Amino acid sequence: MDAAAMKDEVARAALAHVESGMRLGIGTGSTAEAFIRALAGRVSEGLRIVGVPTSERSAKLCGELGIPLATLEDLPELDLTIDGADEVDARLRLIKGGGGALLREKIVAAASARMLVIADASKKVEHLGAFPLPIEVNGFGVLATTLAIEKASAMLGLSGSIRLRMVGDKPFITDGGHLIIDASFGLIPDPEALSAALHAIPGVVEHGLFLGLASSVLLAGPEGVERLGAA
Ligand SMILES: O=C(CO)[C@H](O)[C@H](O)COP(=O)(O)O
Repeated sequence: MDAAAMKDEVARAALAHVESGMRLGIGTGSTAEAFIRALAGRVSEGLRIVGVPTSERSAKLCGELGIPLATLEDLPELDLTIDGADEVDARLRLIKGGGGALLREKIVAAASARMLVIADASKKVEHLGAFPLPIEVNGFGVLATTLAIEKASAMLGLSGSIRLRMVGDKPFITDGGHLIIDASFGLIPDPEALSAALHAIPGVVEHGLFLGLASSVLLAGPEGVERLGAA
């Protein structure tokens, strides 16, 4: 089974967790987009849900496919968020933000009673950190913030390249108007300590460590869909 087929399979499996009447957080990325397409099929058959998208990109796709949408202002409490991830460990800790939507993804996940993560099995890791950690930062003083990230991570014994995310010759700009720094620390022995250290830096808006947010994970592999965590 190729990667696209695995994304479709896990997206279909996620539909079993969606019930009529739900207020649904809708993630960002290629796996989340496979879910949006599968969800649109159910909506066209009569499933009643309202979605709160985590990015302009997902909002656009949902709109094109006829999925009813609301904002988090309209619906500040959600039943379930379904989103992808760049890495997941056995404790359901995640790295997210490969698509640059981590801030809205985290706000929406935190506003949800449950977060269901969908991914292919290659995203399951023993230790987080092989995927560069995305850190969303304010554009003001980005060099000072980068230095502060270097110092804070060095205190935790972490080092590696810390780069501003670019699109061609221009910085990548998030939906919130911020920048992304991708930090290739390598394996992160204590994600909670790194999270706290990053949150203490004024220029850091948010980071891609999702700790204690995911309630369950569906992973598609050659043998089918495996579930980690509660139903
Ligand atoms: O966090 C994300 C976007 O900010 C995505 O969920 C993550 O990058 C996974 O994407 P994909 O499903 O395309 O592998």
